Amino acid sequence: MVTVNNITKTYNKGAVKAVDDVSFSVEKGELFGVIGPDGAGKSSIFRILTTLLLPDGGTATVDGHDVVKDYRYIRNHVGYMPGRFSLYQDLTIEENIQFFATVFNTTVAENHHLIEDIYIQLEPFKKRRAGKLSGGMKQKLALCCALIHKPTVLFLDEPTTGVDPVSRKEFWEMLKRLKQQGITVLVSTPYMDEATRCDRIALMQHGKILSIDSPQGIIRAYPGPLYAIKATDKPRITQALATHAPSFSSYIFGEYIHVDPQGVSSKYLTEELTTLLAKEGFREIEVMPITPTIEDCFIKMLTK
Ligand SMILES: Nc1ncnc2c1ncn2[C@@H]1O[C@H](COP(=O)(O)OP(=O)(O)OP(=O)(O)O)[C@@H](O)[C@H]1O
Repeated sequence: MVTVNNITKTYNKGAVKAVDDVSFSVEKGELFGVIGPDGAGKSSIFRILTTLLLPDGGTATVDGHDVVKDYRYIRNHVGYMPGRFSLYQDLTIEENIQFFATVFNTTVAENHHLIEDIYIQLEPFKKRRAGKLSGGMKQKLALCCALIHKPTVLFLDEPTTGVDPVSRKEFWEMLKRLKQQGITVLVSTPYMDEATRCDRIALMQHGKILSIDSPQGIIRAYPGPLYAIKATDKPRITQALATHAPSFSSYIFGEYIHVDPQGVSSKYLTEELTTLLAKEGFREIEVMPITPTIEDCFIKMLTK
C-alpha cells in the first residue's frame, strides 16, 4: 500500500539531512509505526508521502501511485493528520467535519460509519469551537476530519504528542478499530511505549532507519542480557557501574536502573552486580534479569 525507495530529503541547501536514504514498505491493512525522537525525520517522510513536500532523491508510492507524478490522486485518497493542530479554530466541531466532507466532495452521512465511534464522544460538544477544545478532543476531531472522505491510507503525524495518558490509550484503541475496517494506518510517535501497539515499526534517528520489524521481533533481536536494579540512589549507582572495571553501561529507566553488561557474560551476573554494589556501599538494592522494552532496544542500537 505504501512503498518508499531510497528517499532522501535535505533542507537549507543540503546543510540539514532530514531523511537519509530511507526505504520501507507497508502492507494493506497494516498499522505501521515510525518511532523516533524529535528531529529524526518522521514529519519529513509523512509530508513526502502525502505530497506536501518533494523528495531530493528516491521514489515512493501510495496506493500504487507515485507521490510526485500522481499527487492529485493521492491527495484525494489519503487522510492526513499533521503534527500541529490545523483545523479551523473558529469553526465548531460539526462545521469543521462538514467543511472537510464538502472539500472532498462527499457528505458526512456517506461515511458516518467510519467516524461513528469517535463522533459519539464529540457530539455533546458539537456546537463548541475547535479552538476551545481540550488536547484530546482536538485530536479526536482532527481524526474525524482526516477520515471523512474514507481514505485508503491514513497518515497520523505524532497524534498523541501532548495528549493525556487516558486519551492516548483511547486514541490507539480507535486506530485498532480503523485497521479492522481495512484502512492502512501509518503513525509517527516519539513515545516508545506506543510502539507495541503497532503491527510493525521503523525505529528512526538522524534521518535513518535503524531497524524495521514487529515490536516482538525487535525485542527478540536484542543482543545479550539486560538487568534492572531497584535502588534509591540511582545517579550514584550508574556512576559506580561506569567507573568499575570492567565497566557496565547503565541508564535510569523510571524507578529502575537498566544495566547492559556489554560483553561481560556470566551466569551469575545478578549475584555479581549485587556483590559489586554492596562493596561500593550501596544497601537495599534489588537486581533482576529483565526482558528489554522497545526503548532499551533503541538505546542499544544508538550505542552500537
Ligand atoms: N523546513 C525546514 N527547514 C530546515 N530544517 C528543517 C525543516 N523541516 C525540518 N527540518 C529539520 O530536519 C530534521 C528532521 O525534521 P522532521 O520534522 O522531519 O523530524 P521529526 O522526526 O518529525 O521531528 P519533529 O517532531 O521535531 O518534527 C530536523 O533536524 C529538523 O530541524
